[in-house]
Amino acid sequence: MTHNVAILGASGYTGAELVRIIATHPNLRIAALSADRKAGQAMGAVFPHLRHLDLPMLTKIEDIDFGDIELVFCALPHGLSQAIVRDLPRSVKVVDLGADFRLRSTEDYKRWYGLDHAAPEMQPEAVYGLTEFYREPIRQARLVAGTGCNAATVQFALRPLIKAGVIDFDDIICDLKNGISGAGRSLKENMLFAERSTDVMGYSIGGKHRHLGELDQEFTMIAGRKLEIMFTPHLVPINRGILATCYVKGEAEGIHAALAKRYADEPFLNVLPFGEAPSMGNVTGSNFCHIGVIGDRKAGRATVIATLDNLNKGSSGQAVQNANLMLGLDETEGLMLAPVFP
Ligand SMILES: NC(=O)C1=CN([C@@H]2O[C@H](COP(=O)(O)OP(=O)(O)OC[C@H]3O[C@@H](n4cnc5c(N)ncnc54)[C@H](OP(=O)(O)O)[C@@H]3O)[C@@H](O)[C@H]2O)C=CC1
Ligand SMILES: CC(=O)N[C@@H](CCC(=O)OP(=O)(O)O)C(=O)O
Repeated sequence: MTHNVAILGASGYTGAELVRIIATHPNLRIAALSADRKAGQAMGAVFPHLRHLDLPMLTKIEDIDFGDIELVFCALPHGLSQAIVRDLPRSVKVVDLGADFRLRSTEDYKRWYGLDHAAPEMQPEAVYGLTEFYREPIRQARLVAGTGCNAATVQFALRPLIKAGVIDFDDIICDLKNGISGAGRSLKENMLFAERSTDVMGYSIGGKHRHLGELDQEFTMIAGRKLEIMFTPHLVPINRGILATCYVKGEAEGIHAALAKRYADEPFLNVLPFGEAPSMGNVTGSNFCHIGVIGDRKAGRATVIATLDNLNKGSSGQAVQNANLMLGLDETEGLMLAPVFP
């Protein structure tokens, strides 16, 4: 059976990645694509790597007829999708890739994003889109909130360890590297090649990154008490990819066993043999996440490393995985393509 989908924000990085994935999906058909500045252009003109595809023109959102659309992927900037999602027909299912519905409380949203929420009544309805941990609610959901890409990577490394209680909750330090495409395609002066191509810098240091809102929300829920990790992201000169290095206190082999057990049946989450370190380059362009555990020279300490592609498993791949569940399809449909290498 074919399901008609629309992609709002198709002229951005995650929108283009959605099109790339859906192009070979056996059950999804792209019925509409929206853009803002690029409205009126052909997708293949904006993204020549997609020019072989027969796709609808990019139009303004207000020109889309949602009558025959079953599911909308919303790949719009923060703060924009809440009012748009609120006004869509209730018959349309929504996967939002942005941050507007990730936090369950209006106060938390205001604290981390500095905005009053335009659709607070919809916040409780939204299901957090970390597929491997919210699979059953996602199947039933009308609205799924895609996770932050950094937040997904950190959670894949740590959630089973917090749940199993095999690490010290008060001593978790996470250092993360991520690529430039995480900042989106709109021109930003500090993202220019001359400034980024040979530089590395940390940002939102000191517990200020907005993904801590969702990490606090999720980890506190699992731990059953307030849990606030230390977290610093760094921008590195690569196109795509996230690698989170988490320093934890606990017995390293037990930590590896807890992750291996939890992810044994997960098609996209691969726990490497004990002592092996994952590499970002081994997941590029795919919906896979690799996780490694390495013991420390000092007993009782371990390093847990998780890596994924921010534009795929960190956003658009996750979005298609969730859409598959919402539409009653096989979760892996359209997503089993191997990573690009080298
Ligand atoms: N990049 C990433 O790695 C990740 C991104 N996300 C989230 O996904 C969402 C999209 O991100 P990304 O693809 O990187 O963003 P981009 O900046 O690359 O793309 C944004 C898209 O939104 C459109 N748009 C911008 N302003 C408006 C407006 N006022 N009205 C209608 N459409 C508008 C743009 O159209 P046009 O270009 O034509 O103006 C473009 O299609 C964001 O919420 C982001 O936080 C989530 C996880 C990872
Ligand atoms: C390089 C860069 O700026 N990365 C972004 C995260 C990517 C992302 O898109 O996450 P959201 O959906 O929450 O925006 C950051 O760390 O803020």
